[in-house]
Amino acid sequence: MQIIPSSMLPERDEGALRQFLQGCRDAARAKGHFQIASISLAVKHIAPLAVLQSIYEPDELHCYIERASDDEAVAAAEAVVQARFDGSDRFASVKAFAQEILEHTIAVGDLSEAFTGPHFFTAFSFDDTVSEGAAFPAATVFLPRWQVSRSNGKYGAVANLKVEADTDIDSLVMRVWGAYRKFGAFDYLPEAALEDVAASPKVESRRELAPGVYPAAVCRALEAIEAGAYEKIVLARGIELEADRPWQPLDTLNRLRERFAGCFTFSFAGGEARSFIGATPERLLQIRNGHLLTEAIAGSAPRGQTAGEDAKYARALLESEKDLHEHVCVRDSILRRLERVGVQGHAEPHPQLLLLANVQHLRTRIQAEVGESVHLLDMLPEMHPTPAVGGSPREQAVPCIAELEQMERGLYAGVVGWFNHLNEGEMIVGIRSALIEGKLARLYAGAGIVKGSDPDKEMRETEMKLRALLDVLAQG
Ligand SMILES: C=C(O[C@H]1C=CC=C(C(=O)O)[C@@H]1O)C(=O)O
Repeated sequence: MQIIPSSMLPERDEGALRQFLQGCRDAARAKGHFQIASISLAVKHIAPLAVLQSIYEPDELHCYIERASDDEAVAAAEAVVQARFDGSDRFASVKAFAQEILEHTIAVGDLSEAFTGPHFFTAFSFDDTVSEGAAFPAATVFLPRWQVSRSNGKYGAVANLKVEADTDIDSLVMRVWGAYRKFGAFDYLPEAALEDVAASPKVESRRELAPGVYPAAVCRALEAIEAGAYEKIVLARGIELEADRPWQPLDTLNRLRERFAGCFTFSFAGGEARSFIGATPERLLQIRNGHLLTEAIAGSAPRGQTAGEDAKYARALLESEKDLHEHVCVRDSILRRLERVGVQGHAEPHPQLLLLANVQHLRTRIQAEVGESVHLLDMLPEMHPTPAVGGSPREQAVPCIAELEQMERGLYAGVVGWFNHLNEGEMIVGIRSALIEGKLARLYAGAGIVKGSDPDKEMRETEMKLRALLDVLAQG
């Protein structure tokens, strides 16, 4: 990627912008290949979710990720370039696609801040391959036409444009100018939107995606564990809700980020009027400045109604042999898999409590230094799926999941995130999530099964996890 220092494009200098885009067109002509012009600008204030909501188009791709407690949010939409892949080399294919695009990218702006320069947004289903007609492919990646972000009190906007040998530079300048004006003073609530406030959807029906399957699947898994087939397996169930009118996924996200400020609230849309949304507590991988963060989250208990009840559940969780075993299994697997890609992870000595609005978990944070030596996308096939959503040993447990659950997971327990040219990125695990399509919402939740698990308790645990979305979806 070629980087043009910010002084070459002083803010809001139309002449410099035209010159920059003409340079991109010259490069497209000389190389016989389109160029991506990536323009990064600091803006005074921008609210990524509100921007996404006001310019949302159902047939456009988008990705939104926010963790309110970190004061960080990014929204990106409308693909300039995109690709879909299937099969076990899908992570490598996404990496190759992005590298090829970066070879033809010219970036301008002050690229020292977070979320500047071109960022690729991506979603991977739980399984390497998906069935025909699945809601999302096994891998989707796109470079957005626009991206807005908030990070530690700073706000930014990025425009990515495709410049071809015959591109009309004047109309491109007008477009970028229009976008600058729009993002510089964003009109969040135009009159039309105010008139358009619809009543919130009401649930008309609820059905289990695989009726009667879950408790029996847990029993079968316990038998397999007893027989030594594997040590741990995560089994999920799904429910489908039909509403009296189309769901409003972006309104739901607003409520999710309020209720689960410590979680990653996210939405990924593939451009086919469907979105995959949720508020996940689980980070699969973050790399910033060569520093890697990941975590083991496994072992769950309810939240209490009073401080005393809450503490009682917390202590029982911290002392539960079954939950500690489930947890250690995840932690050790992550450490082993990092080692396989040459990364030495350092885990906190003891699991800590992670308190969410509806449930509490055991969490162990893991850190490592990676430098530039290993590409984030080369780590994903090792890291995904961790035994927090798959099982252990992976090779024995994961192939049994689909047959036991009798449903397709799709993006549930898959990976959603972004990465950039600096080998930085954030990948989160798509749990506590729902697939939204018109009036239908499919919600998923799973629980780790180890020796000593009780089918009724696991059923209650999944119900408790489903509540995260159930409670906010239809709330007006
Ligand atoms: C698979 C899910 O949760 C995982 C993450 C945290 C704790 C879990 C547990 O205690 O079972 C699960 O492994 C889900 O919420 O769908």
